[in-house]
Amino acid sequence: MIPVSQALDQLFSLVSPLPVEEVPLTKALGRVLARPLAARHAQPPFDASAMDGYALRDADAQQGAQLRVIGQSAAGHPFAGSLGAGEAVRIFTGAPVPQGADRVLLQEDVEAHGDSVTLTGAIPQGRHIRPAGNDFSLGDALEAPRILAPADIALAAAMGHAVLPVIRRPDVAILATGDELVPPGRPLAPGQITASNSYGLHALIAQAGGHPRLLPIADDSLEGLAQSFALAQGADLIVTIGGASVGDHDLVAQAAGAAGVDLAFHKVAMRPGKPLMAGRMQGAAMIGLPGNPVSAMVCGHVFLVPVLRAMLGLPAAPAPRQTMPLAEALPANGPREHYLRARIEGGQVQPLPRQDSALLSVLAQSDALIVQPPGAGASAPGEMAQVIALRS
Ligand SMILES: Nc1nc2c(c(=O)[nH]1)N[C@H]1C(S)=C(S)[C@@H](COP(=O)(O)OP(=O)(O)OC[C@H]3O[C@@H](n4cnc5c(N)ncnc54)[C@H](O)[C@@H]3O)O[C@H]1N2
Ligand code: MOO
Repeated sequence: MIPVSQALDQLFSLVSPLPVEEVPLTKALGRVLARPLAARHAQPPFDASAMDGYALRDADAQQGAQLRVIGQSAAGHPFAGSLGAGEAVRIFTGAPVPQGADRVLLQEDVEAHGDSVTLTGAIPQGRHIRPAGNDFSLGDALEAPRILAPADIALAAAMGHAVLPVIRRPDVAILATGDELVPPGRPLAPGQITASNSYGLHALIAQAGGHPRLLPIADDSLEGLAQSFALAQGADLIVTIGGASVGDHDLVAQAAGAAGVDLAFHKVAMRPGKPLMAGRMQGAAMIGLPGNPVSAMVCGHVFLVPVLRAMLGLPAAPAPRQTMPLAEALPANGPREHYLRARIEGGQVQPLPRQDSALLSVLAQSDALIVQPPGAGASAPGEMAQVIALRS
């Protein structure tokens, strides 16, 4: 058994960032920007009015002054000339401020009559002009790598980019194995159970930016597994579920060996998740997850998501942890790092009473994992614990 941190480091060394592809802005949400984007122009590209009103010179900005209106500037239709003493230009929000003008007065603060205006209101401090480059200048960068959020996409568009360079989504083949497994929705014959892990992991992989695909369930035979591994051809990452332990029907390591796997490790000092294995095969990284549903999902959070992030060019780092006071006592831990299903309530973290790694109902009630280091002594209520958030 190797420690969790060592297993994660070995996993990171099995993968590298995937190539870059270009996607239109409308397909960019949640993708990882591969390199910094430089603004193709300043925003705004010209001094722009922030209000509907009149552009004029500072020297003419006197309460009671009467100015001649010599034209107008609307968004998309700039005033071509230049503004002189005693003159004003009718202007609208977003329109270029004419040459010679220093400020914009709101139309509520003037009285218009024919082609002149009287400045009736008090003259305010604000000029109501957004100078060219107020938002960003030519060449300013949207930094990478980053997961593109709606605000990033708006900024990239404003910077003049119609397509964005993003890292290709990792293609992840999910391979569940077990003679007892049937797909959800099918009636159960004696001894059968519903395959659930594939779907939880499918969701987790998609949420992390991967492109998951479910392979047919493999039976507990070397031939069945060999056929499934063949279907995984072309994947960037192959994730198996179940058959990872030591029983007579736990054949994944053997079948992966027959398919040419170069195993980096098998067995990790963690609870749940001990039978985890990883290596490289068929030009892809391979992670063999334990079959117990909560073990598979915990390993998904602790290993799979960080590995997908590294493949997406994001920093290779463990799942983020925070510290939080325990709502109740914890007994001493054994030699494996313990990931306890828990709830965060009132700024404290509450371990759930049942920790069997087969209980998906408990996992669904959890929003956090408490991480108890190997060999940790008992903890009292209020003591600080390390916590991984499960829901964002
Ligand atoms: N003698 C030992 N027995 C076991 C050990 C051990 O060290 N020595 N380790 C235990 C631990 S820890 C775990 S975790 C399990 C996991 O073993 P496997 O990876 O071989 O998993 P399976 O035996 O195939 O399945 C375990 C359990 O999970 C169910 N399962 C499997 N796949 C799915 C799926 N896709 N969806 C839903 N449920 C699934 C399966 O029916 C079993 O009930 O081994 C312990 N044993
Ligand atoms: O470690 Mo197993 O993963 O107990 O459930």
